[in-house]
Parts: sequence; structure tokens; C-alpha cells
Amino acid sequence: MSLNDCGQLILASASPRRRELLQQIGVKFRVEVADIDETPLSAETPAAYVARLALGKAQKVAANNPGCVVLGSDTTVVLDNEILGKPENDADARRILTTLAGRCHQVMTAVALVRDDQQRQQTVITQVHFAALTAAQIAAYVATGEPADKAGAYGIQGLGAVLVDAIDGSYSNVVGLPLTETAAMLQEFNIPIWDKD
Ligand SMILES: Cc1cn([C@H]2C[C@H](O)[C@@H](COP(=O)(O)OP(=O)(O)OP(=O)(O)O)O2)c(=O)[nH]c1=O
Repeated sequence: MSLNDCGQLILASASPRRRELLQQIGVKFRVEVADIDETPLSAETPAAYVARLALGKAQKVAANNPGCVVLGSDTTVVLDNEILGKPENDADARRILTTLAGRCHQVMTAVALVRDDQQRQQTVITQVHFAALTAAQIAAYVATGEPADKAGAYGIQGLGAVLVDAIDGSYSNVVGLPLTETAAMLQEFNIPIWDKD
């Protein structure tokens, strides 16, 4: 079955950031959210964790859509080899941001493409250096509500830009999808980018 038989690419994600990033590079797609258990396995490395989740999301939606190319992805923040996911509440967000302040951490995003039995997966890592932050600054940022649905309790693309001193690597990878690598993978599956219509 070709892409035309299927209709279009399916983004297996509830993330508004991933939608915007794909739209930015002119990719046509529809969204079908994959709900999977995001609990890390015991002794699972952060890289193995994001890869498993990205593939799991894509495979779940691909199973219901034969012949369609499905994109799944997962982003996590890693400090000292530990996974820092989304905060559970405001206190947790303050705790996470306190550990990130004044230090360098990694943002890992895994991207997976699945069509029937065919699959491709890639993980990209960006180094992010945080400014030193006072408890009052952290509390004020958490009070904006922005950290709630974001890995590592911040959004580099939003108010959280103020917290980031410097990055080394892909910016879009921090927001939720490494665009250079994603575009190359999509082209391997004959999905066009830069589609102007
Ligand atoms: C570090 C960072 C993360 N994030 C976001 C990207 C992801 O949406 C989110 C990480 O959670 P994910 O579980 O990767 O994604 P999601 O739950 O939003 O969507 P889905 O699982 O359905 O694909 O954190 C930012 O928006 N900005 C940032 O700077």
C-alpha cells in the first residue's frame, strides 16, 4: 500500500509542540493520540527509555492503520543519568528546577517511524545549560503554569527561554522533535517536507 492509499502521515502525539514543529517544515499529517504507560522499567537507561516510548507510541497507532506511516516521539530531560519527566505538581516542578539551576543537563528526544513491519528510530541529544536561579525566580516561573506539561518542568520555546544560558545541539530537539533528523527520516519513507499547499 502506498502513502496515497493510506491518506497521509499520522502523528501519534498529543503534544501541541510536535504539531507546530511538523507544520513549520511543511509536512501534512493527521493526529491520532497513542496512550501508553510511560513508567520507566527498572534499570532502564534514559536513551533506552525514550526509544522504547517513541516506538511504542508509533507501533500502537500503526497497528490500527495498515499501510500508513506513523510518527511517534518522546522527550525527556536527563541530569546525572537520571530521567526527569513531567512534574507531578508545583512542588515537584520547583524541586526539578532547583536541581537544574546553574548546571548542564541533556534533553533526549527519540523519533520513530513505523509502517506495518517497517520501522526506523533515532535519538538526538542536546546539551542545555541553565542559568543560576533564586528560589524566588523558580517560584515565580512555576506560578506561570508553564512547567506543568513539560519534561524537566520548563519550556525553552516560551517563558522558560529566560532560564536557559546556552545550548549545544538541536534547538527543535529540546522543544520536542529534532527537525533535521526527522525530515531525513520522513524522506526515507517518501513523506514530503516543504509542501506549500
Ligand atoms: C524540555 C522541554 C520539553 N517540552 C515538552 C515536549 C513534550 O511535549 C513534553 C515531553 O513529553 P512527551 O511525553 O515527550 O510528549 P507529550 O506527552 O507532550 O506528547 P505525546 O506523548 O502524546 O507525544 O515536554 C517543551 O515543550 N519544551 C522544552 O523545553
